[in-house]
Amino acid sequence: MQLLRSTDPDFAARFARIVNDRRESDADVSRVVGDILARVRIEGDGALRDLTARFDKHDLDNSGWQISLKDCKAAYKALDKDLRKALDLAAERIRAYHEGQLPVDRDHVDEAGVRLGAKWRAVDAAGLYVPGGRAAYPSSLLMNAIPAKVAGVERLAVVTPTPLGEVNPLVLAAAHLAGVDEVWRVGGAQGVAALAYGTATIKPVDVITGPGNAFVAEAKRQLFGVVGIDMVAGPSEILVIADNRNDPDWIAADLLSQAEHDPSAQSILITDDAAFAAVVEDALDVTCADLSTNRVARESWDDFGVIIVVQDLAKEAPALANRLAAEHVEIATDDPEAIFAQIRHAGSVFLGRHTPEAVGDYVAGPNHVLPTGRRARFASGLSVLDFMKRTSFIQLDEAALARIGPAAVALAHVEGLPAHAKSVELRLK
Ligand SMILES: NC(=O)c1ccc[n+]([C@@H]2O[C@H](COP(=O)([O-])OP(=O)(O)OC[C@H]3O[C@@H](n4cnc5c(N)ncnc54)[C@H](O)[C@@H]3O)[C@@H](O)[C@H]2O)c1
Ligand SMILES: N[C@H](CO)Cc1c[nH]c[nH+]1
Ligand SMILES: [Zn+2]
Repeated sequence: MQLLRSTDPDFAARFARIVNDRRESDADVSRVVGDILARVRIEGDGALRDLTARFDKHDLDNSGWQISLKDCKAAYKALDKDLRKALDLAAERIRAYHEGQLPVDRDHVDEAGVRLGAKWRAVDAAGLYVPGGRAAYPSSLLMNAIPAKVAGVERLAVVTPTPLGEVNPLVLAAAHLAGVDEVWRVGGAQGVAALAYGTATIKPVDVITGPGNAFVAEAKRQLFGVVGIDMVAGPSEILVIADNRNDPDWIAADLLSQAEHDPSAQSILITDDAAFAAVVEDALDVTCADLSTNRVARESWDDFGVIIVVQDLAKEAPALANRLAAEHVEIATDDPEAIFAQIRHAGSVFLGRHTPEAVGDYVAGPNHVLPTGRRARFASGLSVLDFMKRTSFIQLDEAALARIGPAAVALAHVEGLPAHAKSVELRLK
């Protein structure tokens, strides 16, 4: 963990190093992923069989390539009552929030008499990546599949790794609840490649969405263009902005909640009290030791954890947060709005002392698939729009063409494109 004070003479340089440390664009990860994508494109199912045996330690021909919808339904029915209620609540709240994102078509006639508009249509097939290497992610299944359903996508194909061939019943139950069409037991970069290129067994899709580790995120990044993607959602990040009126145990737990996802996750605390920072650090050590995820969380905190002590939270924290453009930003102060108003770049913001980020991971409603690696500067969380595209349309009658056609003719001539000019001119006569 690194401790920085904004008054230190070398603060600007050290903070810049943290900002510029693009952990997900690691050259080794990029090369490994490039090789995996090439293998799947050339060898298809053979590469999936081989890479699944290597990384997930099971033989797809024995364990089965696909999980049946019947098994998904059975898993949902067999759920413990309270767990089923929790999953149902999460699904309802996610659906309600995403229904509000459905776009409206445009169709109007302007003052020149030209009919203009745009129609939104869903993609035909979506590939949903549900992580499963270190933990199982039924919540990510819901976060991917529900917006796709709301958008009206016809075919929803899930890929998810099943380490040692073991499936997580809650992931299957979530697949049933969300109404996905296919669940494939392949993960990692090879799972993403299978969805993009297609193989003899897995049909290709039009858009791939979902979160994953550095290999999954890099695979999506490299395949953008072959397929559409939502954005690059890699190892989790949290930035907590907290004054000293917080319970240090709460803040320590918040920092650990994202550290426990992945050794390359990143948790950062900005506070205006050095003594409070020290107490949080101690609390984090104590809490971390008791977690079943201790090893991963410890590694993440030791390697990527940061505490920044500033003089004035409201004045300094927003600028630092905007440079970090973190996936999650928690503002644990009495007046979070004062800081929130100045936050320009963040995947999702959690306001006040009673809004732990983890509530957004599961049940709040907005999507938890969010841009990482400072990509919140230009990208947003997964939404219904990621499963849709817009087709514009234009309609003119003779009078409307007479109004605006001559300008098109003039522009076509100066571009040196006479056939363009002619196709308009002929109609003007
Ligand atoms: N940004 C978001 O919105 C968001 C949301 C949820 C989870 N996450 C992140 O998703 C990730 C889940 O990671 P996970 O590992 O548990 O599951 P995962 O499914 O993302 O990755 C597991 C797969 O990674 C591949 N892999 C592992 N080591 C490899 C190597 N050395 N070379 C090539 N491939 C390798 C394997 O194929 C394995 O099956 C975490 O980083 C978590 O923080 C992000
Ligand atoms: N925090 C993750 C996004 O970075 C999402 C998640 C799913 N389950 C638990 N957490
Ligand atoms: Zn989480």
